[in-house]
Amino acid sequence: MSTVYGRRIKQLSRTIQDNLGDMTKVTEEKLNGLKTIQSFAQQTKVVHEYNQEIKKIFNSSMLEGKLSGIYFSGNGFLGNVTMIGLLVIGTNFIGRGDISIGDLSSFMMYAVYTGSSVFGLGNFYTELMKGIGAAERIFELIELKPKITTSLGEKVKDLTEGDIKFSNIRFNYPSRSDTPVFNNLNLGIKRGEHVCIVGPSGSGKSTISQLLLRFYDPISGGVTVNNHDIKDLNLNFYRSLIGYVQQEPLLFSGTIRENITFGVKDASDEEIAYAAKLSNAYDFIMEFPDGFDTYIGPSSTGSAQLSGGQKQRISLARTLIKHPKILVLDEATSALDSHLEEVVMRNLSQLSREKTGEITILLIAHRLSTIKNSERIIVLNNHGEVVEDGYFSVLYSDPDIGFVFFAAIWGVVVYGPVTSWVQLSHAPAARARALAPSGARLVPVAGGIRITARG
Ligand SMILES: Nc1ncnc2c1ncn2[C@@H]1O[C@H](COP(=O)(O)OP(=O)(O)OP(=O)(O)O)[C@@H](O)[C@H]1O
Repeated sequence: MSTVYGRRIKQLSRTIQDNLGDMTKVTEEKLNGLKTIQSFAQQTKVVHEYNQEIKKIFNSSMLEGKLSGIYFSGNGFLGNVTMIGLLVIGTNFIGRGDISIGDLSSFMMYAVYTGSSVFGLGNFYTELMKGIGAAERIFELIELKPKITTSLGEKVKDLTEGDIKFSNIRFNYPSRSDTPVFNNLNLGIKRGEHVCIVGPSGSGKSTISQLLLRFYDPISGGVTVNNHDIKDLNLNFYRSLIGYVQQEPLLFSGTIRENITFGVKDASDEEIAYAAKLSNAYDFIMEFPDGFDTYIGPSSTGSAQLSGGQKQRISLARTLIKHPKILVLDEATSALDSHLEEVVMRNLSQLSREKTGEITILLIAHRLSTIKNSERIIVLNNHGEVVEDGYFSVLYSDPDIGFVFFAAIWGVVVYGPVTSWVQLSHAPAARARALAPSGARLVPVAGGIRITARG
């Protein structure tokens, strides 16, 4: 009986911990999305969802309370009934002259002590089971071994003195094992190249950067840098050589200076200013009365006191100050207007020229203004296959390839409320179809194919 009760209490304690975890998750998510919730006027729905989570905790705690109540009151009742029984039997014995009053009194004293100790043990058992239930989850988490370890492996000195290669990559995300992103991706990026990857949304552009940073391992095939398989490298060391900027920059609460120097120790004012100028952030920072010491709120709650484009530029400066050997920008300037973006892209091209062979730049982009400053363009299609790969000037001027190239660019550029069409002359229909985004209409016309899409 006690074992069954103990098992149930342990189970409930675990459920309460799980429910608490769910509630924390919901709270964090909803607080972070406060503005979105308000903009959709969905506060009532969200409060209801939150209440549901609270109710789950309430119900399991209530059940635990009831079980404990039944167990303890049952124990207490049994103890008292036993004492009364003993008194009745003892009084009978005294009446018959079998024992004295002193004998009964001392027996009762021993019985009370023993009974309360056993009762105390039951209490201890209950608390122990509750503790085990709650701790089980924690031990499970502690025992989890990451598939990718960051501190083991080689620290290869000449790592960035060679090319980057993606060889025969087959990959799907762990949560979508039936949806492959790449079936056989082969891609080489030469040391010091300035490459741009374009392609329709969902074609796997960002996944290439995730694989390069080894956030995931491919199912088969491998990524090598200067012929070193990145699986053999010390990840912390390897990642310290890479500068990675995402579309959604995460700034930390603190000053602009603290944010820019996040990844470096002892950066001088000149270095900070240089990085800010490269990312075209210097001018707007200097317009603030406190300059680099301007405080910005936490961006995790969406309240950083900066615009999206300003956040992106600070995030870029934070990466550039590290002097990365490989710079990966995943739509990192998408929030800038085309003029500001053009300046940033020109600065990066100049940096690439000044540091010939010392910095490899990999851009992921949608806009022509970002793309045209790159030397080499790689175009992916919807199936994660490389369908065009060449130098911008060649792709741009070749009537055959240029045409398909434009189709690809068009496919990824036309997103917004624009109704657009591109007329392709000399483009083989199969290639145009491979590159056109889903939902587009391909209409054969004299001299080529016309692609139309409604925004
Ligand atoms: N964390 C993830 N878990 C599961 N699937 C994912 C994950 N991230 C991306 N995917 C899927 O992988 C595919 C490729 O995504 P990826 O982000 O690389 O595309 P993309 O070309 O960068 O798209 P976009 O231009 O819209 O940013 C998509 O089908 C996407 O749904």
